[in-house]
Amino acid sequence: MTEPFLEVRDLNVRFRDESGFASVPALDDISFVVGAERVALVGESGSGKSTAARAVMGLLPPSAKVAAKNLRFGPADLLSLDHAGWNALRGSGMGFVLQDPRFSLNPSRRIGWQVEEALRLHTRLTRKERRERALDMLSAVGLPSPLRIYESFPGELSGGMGQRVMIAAMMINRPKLLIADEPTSALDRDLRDQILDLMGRLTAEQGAGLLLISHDLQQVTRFADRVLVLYRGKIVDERRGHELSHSDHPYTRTLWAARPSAATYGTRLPVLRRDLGTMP
Ligand SMILES: Nc1ncnc2c1ncn2[C@@H]1O[C@H](COP(=O)(O)OP(=O)(O)OP(=O)(O)O)[C@@H](O)[C@H]1O
Repeated sequence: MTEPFLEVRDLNVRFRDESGFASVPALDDISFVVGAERVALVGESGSGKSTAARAVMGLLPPSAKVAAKNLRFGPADLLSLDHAGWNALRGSGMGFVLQDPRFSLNPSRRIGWQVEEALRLHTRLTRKERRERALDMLSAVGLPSPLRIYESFPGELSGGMGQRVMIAAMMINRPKLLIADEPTSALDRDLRDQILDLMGRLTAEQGAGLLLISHDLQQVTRFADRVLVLYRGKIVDERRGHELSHSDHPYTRTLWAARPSAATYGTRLPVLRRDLGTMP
C-alpha cells in the first residue's frame, strides 16, 4: 500500500443524552488507515459504521465526544481543525457521497452550479474553465447529454443520475479520499454495481482512496481491497475483500451467514444475537 492518506488510531466516540455520556462507546478505540485503495467498513446496524465515517468527516453532532491518539488526514490533525480548516479539507482533500442524493443536492440550484462548487471555492479557475471541467466530469460519470444535465435541477433527475451528479461534484477537485456512506442503498439493485464501479474507477484514475460504508457484504466482497468488520464499536476482523466469505472469525461468519437473500436484498443487516461466546 502507498503512504496512507487517512490515519485513525484509537478513535473513541461517546454520545451524550440528558443523563450524561453513554456508558458504552459508539466507537471503542478503533484504528485503521486508508491509502490509495478501497477499504470497506461493514457490520450490523448500530455497530458504528456511520459514526466512524462522520468522525473522519468532522460531521458528528455536538453531543458526540471524540477522542483519539491520532486522527490525521495527510498533514492535518483532524482533532484540532477549525471551521475554516474543515471547509478547506472538505472542498479539496476529502469528498463524501451519502446514501440519498436528494438530501445532498440543493433542490433550488442548477446541477452545473453544484458540480462546480468545489472549483468555485477552492481554485482560481475562470467561469469558462469551471464549466468545461464540470461538463467533462458529468460526461466522465456516464451521464447522457452533459449539457442538458448541467442546466437541470435535481428534481428532474432519477436517484441513479443524482448519485452520479454527487460523484461528479465530489471528484471534480481531485480529492485524496472519497468517503461513501451506503452510497447505493437507495438505488435499484441493477444500478448499485454500476455506481460503485464508477466510484472505484474514478478514485483509481485519480490515485485517491475510497472508504466505503456498506451493509451489503456481497457487494463488498467483490469490490473492496480490504474489509474491516465492526461489532459494537470495535473492529473485530480485517480481511481482504475476496476472503470475507471464508473468514474464520466467528462474528464475520455469523454476519456472512445472515446476509440478505435475494428476497431481502437491500435491507439492513439484522442485529445479531449477543451470545457469540468467543467474541473478543
Ligand atoms: N446522534 C446520536 N446520538 C446518540 N447515539 C447515537 C447517535 N448516532 C449514533 N448513535 C449510536 O451510536 C451507535 C453506532 O451507530 P451508527 O449509526 O454509527 O451505526 P451504523 O453501524 O452506522 O448503523 P446503521 O447500519 O443502522 O446505519 C449506535 O448505538 C447508535 O445508537
